[in-house]
Amino acid sequence: MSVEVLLDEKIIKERIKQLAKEIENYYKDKTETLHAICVLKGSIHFFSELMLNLNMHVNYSFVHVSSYAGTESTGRIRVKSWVDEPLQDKYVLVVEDIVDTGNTLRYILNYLKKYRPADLKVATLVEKEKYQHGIPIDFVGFKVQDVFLIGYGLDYEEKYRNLPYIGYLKNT
Ligand SMILES: O=P(O)(O)OC[C@H]1O[C@H](OP(=O)(O)OP(=O)(O)O)[C@H](O)[C@@H]1O
Ligand SMILES: Nc1nc2[nH]cnc2c(=O)[nH]1
Repeated sequence: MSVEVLLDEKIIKERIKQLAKEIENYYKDKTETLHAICVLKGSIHFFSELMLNLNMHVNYSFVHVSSYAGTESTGRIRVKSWVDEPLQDKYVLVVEDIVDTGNTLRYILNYLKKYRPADLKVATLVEKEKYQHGIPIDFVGFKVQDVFLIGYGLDYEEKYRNLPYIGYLKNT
């Protein structure tokens, strides 16, 4: 197996800089601190790089949810840890690494809405093109073809998260 690079480190970092500008622009008239929620584990690198590029006050929260076995969604979302601060009337940004079937994001948003935030937005580094999941995603880094991705936080059986680029496995 070899890794075929789809998005290299430079392209990823440039796009994240642009996304940070789009996000700053959206929140520019809001006086409240932004509550950014990192969806672990996959979002770790995207979240970190995005936050380092955001020129505004941000409060960090982390949730840990998982639903994949190998390359397939089990359709069952397992919550391993959840936000523990009040989000009512807050400006909340969910930060995902990838939206694929949309199951994970739908689950997270449904729960977060119950906290009655003032505003609830989503940023994802990658969105798979194939699905019509119907969830509005406010800030999208890249739309990609339907191939199982690894790297930059994305794993295959817990490996490859620490690759500095995004790619896919190829039989050689
Ligand atoms: O749109 P979906 O089909 O639901 O897929 C997206 C989710 O899949 C991955 O999480 P995973 O369950 O692999 O957990 P991990 O982040 O800990 O790797 C990824 O980080 C997203 O949260
Ligand atoms: N690693 C990885 N996790 C995912 N979760 C949903 N889609 C993907 C994918 O393409 N790669």
